[in-house]
Amino acid sequence: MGSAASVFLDRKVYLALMVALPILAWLTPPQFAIAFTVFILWMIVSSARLQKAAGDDDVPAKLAAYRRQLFGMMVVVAGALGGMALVTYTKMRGVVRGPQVENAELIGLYDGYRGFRLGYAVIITVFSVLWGILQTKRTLACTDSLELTKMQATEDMWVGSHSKNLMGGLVTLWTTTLLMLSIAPTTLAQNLKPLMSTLGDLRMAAGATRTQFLGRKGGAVPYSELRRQPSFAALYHHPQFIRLVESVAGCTSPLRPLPPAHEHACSLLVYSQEGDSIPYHYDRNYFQGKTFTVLLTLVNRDASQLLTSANATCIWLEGGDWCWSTSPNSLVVMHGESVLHKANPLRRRERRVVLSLVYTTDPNQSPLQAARQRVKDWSWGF
Ligand SMILES: O=C(O)CCC(=O)C(=O)O
Ligand SMILES: [Fe+2]
Repeated sequence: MGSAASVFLDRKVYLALMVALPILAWLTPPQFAIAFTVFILWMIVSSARLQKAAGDDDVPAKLAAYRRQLFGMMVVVAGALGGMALVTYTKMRGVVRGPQVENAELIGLYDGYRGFRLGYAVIITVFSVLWGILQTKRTLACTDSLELTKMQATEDMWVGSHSKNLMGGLVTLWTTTLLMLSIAPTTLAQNLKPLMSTLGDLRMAAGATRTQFLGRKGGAVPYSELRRQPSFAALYHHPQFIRLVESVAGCTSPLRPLPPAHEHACSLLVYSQEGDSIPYHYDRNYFQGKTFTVLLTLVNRDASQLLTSANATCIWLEGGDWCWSTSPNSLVVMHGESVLHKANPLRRRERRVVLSLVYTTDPNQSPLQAARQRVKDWSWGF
């Protein structure tokens, strides 16, 4: 085992990689970190087995150990990729339209990570499959030559080939990760990061007024209370944010925030107890202009803290539910009076906090609209 290449059979290398994992976990969505962890843990276990076989003089036993590891690696990589693809697919279900397509006026969804996740899964799969085919061919050729010349076979030969194989795999994983991170689209979180980071203090969500009315169950913090923390109103009025909403909504006239007297203008929706949800409904328009509901999800986690809650935003379209899991920082822009929509029931130990913003092209109200709005405020406990 004197070969320099055999460093890749050394458990210390994998332990060092384990140290790198928290950084990876911070850089990437959790499912990638899980896939990498499984991959590296498996490498640690299997390289220990391989080291044991390497000390053995029995060449066929070594070859068998080597083949097992090669096969196992393929299974682990395929499993990890399959798992990632499954999570990505589950999150993607129903996300088929963007601002450019037919329902642009009705609903737009901006989630910077969405394209990134899919692109990552596709690129890494293509790279890994191509690399897997190439390396498997090479290593099988090496194995054949070992079988033909059993006695001349040196450990360095197959350890070297195997190490190249593993090293190629790790380099492929890391370079594609870095490549994808460097070309990841500018996300909402990045664009508005300074503002978003000031929204971190969600302590006031704990004081949300809880109500149960016409099937709606959950908590809310009205604008009059939310204004005590200026960052929420700052985001609500931020020109760059409003431009983003206009572009997602496909709105030709400028959108305007509502005057501060409107409690629903900028409020927090707090889904914190099992069953918290809003059944199918249309948002009523209380203004003269065209009005949009904007949902910026701030917190969304399931019981494991790894994935999003069951409290997805769904719309009724073409005879079925179309749901968005709304990961943190995702933005739903909706023409709520023409889109039938709901929020699915929250499960136990889950939590979702949404900043709900209302923009309109004309905030004037008729007396009837003003009266109806007072009834809505009352039903929400505002
Ligand atoms: O929280 C959601 O996803 C939906 C909220 C909603 O529809 C509303 O507040 O009117
Ligand atoms: Fe709604």
